[in-house]
Amino acid sequence: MTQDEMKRAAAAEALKYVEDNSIIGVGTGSTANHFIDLLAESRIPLKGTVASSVKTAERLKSHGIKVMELNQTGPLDLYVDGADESDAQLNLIKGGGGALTREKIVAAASDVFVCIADESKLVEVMGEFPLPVEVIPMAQSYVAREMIKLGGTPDLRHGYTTDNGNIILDVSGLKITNPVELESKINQITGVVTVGLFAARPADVLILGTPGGAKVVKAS
Ligand SMILES: O=C[C@H](O)[C@H](O)[C@H](O)COP(=O)(O)O
Repeated sequence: MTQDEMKRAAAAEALKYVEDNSIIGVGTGSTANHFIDLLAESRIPLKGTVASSVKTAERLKSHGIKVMELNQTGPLDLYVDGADESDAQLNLIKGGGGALTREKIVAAASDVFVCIADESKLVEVMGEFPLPVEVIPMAQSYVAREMIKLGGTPDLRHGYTTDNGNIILDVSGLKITNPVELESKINQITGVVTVGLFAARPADVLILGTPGGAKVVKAS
């Protein structure tokens, strides 16, 4: 099975969590794209969806799936999204596709967060994948210096602007042994909009695509 087929297998398994006539949040990225396509094929009746990015909203609409504003919906029943890394407690690094801020908002507003990924995303200690941090543009240098103090090496994502008009610093070299503490520390740096660590609100379920099919992982 290719990595892409494993992503699709995880996305297919996530359909089991979608209830008829619910409102669900939909994430961003190649794995979430498989979920969107399979959701459309499934013809599960929905009240609507909330998208975590402009790209996701466009893909949902291209399938004729209703997209709503989060301010119109109240709490969401379910959020389905991919990740760049997960540890065994289902803390995540997200934001490789730049959608971390809206993803974190939609995840926070959802009752259940199902994360879908291929098996390579499950790691012992997070940090091999550079941690994305969305930053207000004028704070770029200040936040970069603060990241160095935390032991990281920040790199500007060149030529990239988020859906919210901000920049992204990708911070490498961090060994994330205490994700809750690090998320809180980075959140407190002035100029940081969002850090792509999802530890205060980790996933509830992780579905991993493996060569043998989809495997459901609960936090250990
Ligand atoms: O901003 C993007 C998201 O956090 C994605 O969920 C993450 O980058 C994983 O993407 P993919 O499913 O393409 O591996």
